[in-house]
Amino acid sequence: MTSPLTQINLPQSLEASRIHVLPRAAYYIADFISEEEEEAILHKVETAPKARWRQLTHRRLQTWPSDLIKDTLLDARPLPDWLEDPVVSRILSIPLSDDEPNIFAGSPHGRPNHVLINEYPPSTGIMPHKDGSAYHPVVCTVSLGASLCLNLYKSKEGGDGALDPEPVWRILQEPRSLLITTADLYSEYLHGIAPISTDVDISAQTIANWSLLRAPSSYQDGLNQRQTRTSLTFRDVLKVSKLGSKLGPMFNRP
Ligand SMILES: O=C(O)CCC(=O)C(=O)O
Ligand SMILES: [Fe+2]
Repeated sequence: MTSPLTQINLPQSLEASRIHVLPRAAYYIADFISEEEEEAILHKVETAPKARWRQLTHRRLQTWPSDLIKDTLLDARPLPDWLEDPVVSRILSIPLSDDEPNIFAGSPHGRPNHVLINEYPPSTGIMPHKDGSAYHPVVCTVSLGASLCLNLYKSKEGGDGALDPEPVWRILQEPRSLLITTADLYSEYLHGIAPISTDVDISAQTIANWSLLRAPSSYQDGLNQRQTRTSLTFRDVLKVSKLGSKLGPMFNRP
């Protein structure tokens, strides 16, 4: 997977891909991986051992290298090659700005050590939530297969935990794109995906990353008909179990 048939032109720095209408900070790169790489990763996801999948009511997911227990990554093995390359290596190759290192330079392990893979058939989503304190506050999401809108919400003032039901912003995630959210956007806002079959009212006025999209002309009718979309979220889990690497093969998942 190291030499894509399609040439990928990454931005000189993440700053060039920043979503300016959002609070600090989010970055969107529409063409982060090639179609061949997308296909190869989807094949790996689909052919993973059955025991890798966890089935929720509407959605299923895989965790690599393992689940977290009490906010701790139990399996200290590195990510498999097909998750490291091209995605992690490419993320680490982009400086934050002309004179700053990459987005994981300040994280405990200097790179993502955990990947969550979520599969969303049409009409499925994920409830608004925050990702919490188990992770360094940088989330890198690669989208595969199809587009959908990620909604961002602000918790209501007053601390009663209630949520304003209307999203404050929407980010359209195209297949093969990379979205990075960090800092205030990670800690102060919630994110979710509506369980709908069509994203509506899509336009330059309503989509935060409109100017960074690969194909804004695909949404001239304002609609995005959902198809199955798979996402890979790369994060650095702060705590990694020292035991995990010593427990042996019985403990390790396939
Ligand atoms: O699939 C996505 O883009 C979001 C997934 C997510 O929010 C999560 O796994 O915490
Ligand atoms: Fe999340």
